[in-house]
Amino acid sequence: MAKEELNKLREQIDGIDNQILDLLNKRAEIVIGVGKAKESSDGTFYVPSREKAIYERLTAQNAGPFPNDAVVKVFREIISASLNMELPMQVAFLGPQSTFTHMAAMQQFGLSAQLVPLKSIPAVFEEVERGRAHYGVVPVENSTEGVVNHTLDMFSGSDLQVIAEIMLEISHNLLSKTGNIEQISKVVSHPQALAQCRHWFEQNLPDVPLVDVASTAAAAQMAAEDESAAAIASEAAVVQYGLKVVKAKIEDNPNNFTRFLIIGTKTPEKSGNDKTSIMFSIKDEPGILYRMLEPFSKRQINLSKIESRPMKHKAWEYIFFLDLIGHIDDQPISEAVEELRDYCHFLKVLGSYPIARQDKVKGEGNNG
Ligand SMILES: O=C(O)C(=O)C[C@]1(C(=O)O)C=C[C@@H](O)C=C1
Repeated sequence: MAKEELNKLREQIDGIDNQILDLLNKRAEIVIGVGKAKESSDGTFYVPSREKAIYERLTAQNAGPFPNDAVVKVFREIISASLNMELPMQVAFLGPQSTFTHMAAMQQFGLSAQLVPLKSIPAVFEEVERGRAHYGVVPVENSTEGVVNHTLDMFSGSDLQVIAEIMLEISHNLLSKTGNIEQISKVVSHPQALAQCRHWFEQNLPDVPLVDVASTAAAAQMAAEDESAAAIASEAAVVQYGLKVVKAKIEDNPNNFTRFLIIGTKTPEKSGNDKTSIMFSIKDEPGILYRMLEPFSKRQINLSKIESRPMKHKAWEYIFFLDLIGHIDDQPISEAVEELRDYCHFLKVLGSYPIARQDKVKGEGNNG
């Protein structure tokens, strides 16, 4: 291509960039107005349902060739910066840095939010309860390995609400200092990540011991310090810890999703496509398991998950966790929940929140 022609095209790009910048500033002025309006109303600045509606509208009307996943990424950062102008956001997450929960938090809140890594799930809950962080991000379940018990257990003693969910498709990487599979004498990772790749190790490294460590990031750190150790960790860990990829995509199930919850203090308003999470313990009566689902089936309410956990202080009694499609402000949902309450020792609504988009992110395991 002739140099002149290239210069002309670049001039056109400059012109468009100037227009984009003008529009961003016009948008920012409106956002400042929105921020002021919110200050004088209920003070809820972060609105996940509005953000989701923006992504859905733009990706549906995008005629290309700019790719739809890039539309989401660009607007993620525009919205993140906008929200930060309204109120600088502190978001606690189950750390350390470069773990999968970190990626989920970045994906949801963008790069303008202040993301604070904490050592445990209870610490994330506490940070939000004490008002030191506006929101918290914790893993709750993986499509291969099931629920993260620590997170479900925390809701028993906490008044925090689920205000949004994040669903991410996860791909695991085997990483080491040398990148040489022959030099590996042990593999370290978070137990969930190891479990999600068990079959791959049976087939490819059957004699190498698999060792549990606290997080995939801790595993990457160990691999960086010991050439004979390999870690299952995120792509972000390659750069952060100076590692090489021995093998990418080693997860047994290519449809490997992890679901995260965003916890906060107020239930968001209806988005029109919501999920409600409740927890309860039922009275010990004949036929109760059957009857507890009746309030939902007779109103044709779709249940997307049911989980049970042993009660900590009572042997053989259980707490149930139920996810239903709909918002607690929808009359059939609130009626069904009230009817169920009659069969329960206790029942708590954990929150109603927009159903997540399913995003693909190359990452790691369940603890984040
Ligand atoms: O619409 C709002 O409520 C806004 O505050 C604006 C905006 C945006 O930038 O579009 C920013 C933050 C909210 O979480 C949602 C949307």
